[in-house]
Amino acid sequence: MTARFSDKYLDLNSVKELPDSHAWESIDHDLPSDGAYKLESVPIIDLNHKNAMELIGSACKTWGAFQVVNHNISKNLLDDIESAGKRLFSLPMQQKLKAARSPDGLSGYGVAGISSFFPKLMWSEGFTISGSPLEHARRLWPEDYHRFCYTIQDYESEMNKLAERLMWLILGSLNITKEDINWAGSKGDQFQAGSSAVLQLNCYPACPDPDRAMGLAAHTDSTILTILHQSNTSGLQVFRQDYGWIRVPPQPGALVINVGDLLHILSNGWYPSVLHRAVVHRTQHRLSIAYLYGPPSSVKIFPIPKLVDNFHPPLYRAITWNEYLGTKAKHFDKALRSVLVRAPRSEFLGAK
Ligand SMILES: O=C(O)CCC(=O)C(=O)O
Ligand SMILES: [Fe+2]
Repeated sequence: MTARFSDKYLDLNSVKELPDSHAWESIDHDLPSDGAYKLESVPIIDLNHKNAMELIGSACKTWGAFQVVNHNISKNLLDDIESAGKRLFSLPMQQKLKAARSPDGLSGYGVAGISSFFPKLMWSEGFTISGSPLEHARRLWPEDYHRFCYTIQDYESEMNKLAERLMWLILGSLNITKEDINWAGSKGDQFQAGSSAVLQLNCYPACPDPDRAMGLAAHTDSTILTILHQSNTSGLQVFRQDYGWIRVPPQPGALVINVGDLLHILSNGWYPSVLHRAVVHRTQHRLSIAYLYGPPSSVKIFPIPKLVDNFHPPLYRAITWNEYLGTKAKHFDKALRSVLVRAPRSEFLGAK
């Protein structure tokens, strides 16, 4: 379904009543009772903790997500990227549209990429950066585009280091080392040179009717892992089987890490990608910055051989990041299933 241009680019900050184009039916807003909520949200893991690797492994298996502190990303840089996002989204709509995402493009300003799978629009606006932001930044701030570009560059470079460190901690918790992955190479820098990433800035304006609006609908990320910085307003929720939707409250200075679909494939299903969504607020706006980390574009991702044996045959076929993005764009929440070559573990073990 294609949304009308005027609905798609509605200035959400000036709307006093939720328009029909953005009014969702029957959103499950029930959270587990307070007791259960207090008992559990995703763990907050100190990267300096001596058992950080084990704690991360257990979080990936149980939640597919966790928060990290002592991650070495400076508060200044987190403040800078948040200000850059605010500066961008507070531009007049006419200005933002100068950097609109083209119909077949990935980069630029627009509604959430997954919007086409839903009958209603989401209460959010996004800006996607894949490759250099220079061209778009020039259109947004003809006189002063360098500042934005420098911040993005610094942020992406620091995020790349953290993402790589986290990936090896996560894989390390499955006993996987650099020798076990040919595209990572024992030189280490081979992967660094080719690894790719996309930066997604999300803005969720305050909403006149938050119970009937959806900030970002439930999805899993098509990444190896995602590093999410959220401003100090809650909104992110993760889905836990047997519990339902659980809030991931902002914790000053902490970053949220999501297991993405490609890590799900690499780990042969041991670490499931996390289903998550963002809800909106009546009086507060919210900003999030997602660093979407993936492998070099030519690399085929498949279950790591060390995690495959007679009892654990490979569950997924080999696929590059680009191919997977294409599959996701076509099948959305059925994408991972469409790469499946065997029934998931529990069913498989139960089968004769
Ligand atoms: O805003 C959030 O908390 C979630 C953002 C997100 O899931 C995404 O950009 O993929
Ligand atoms: Fe996401």
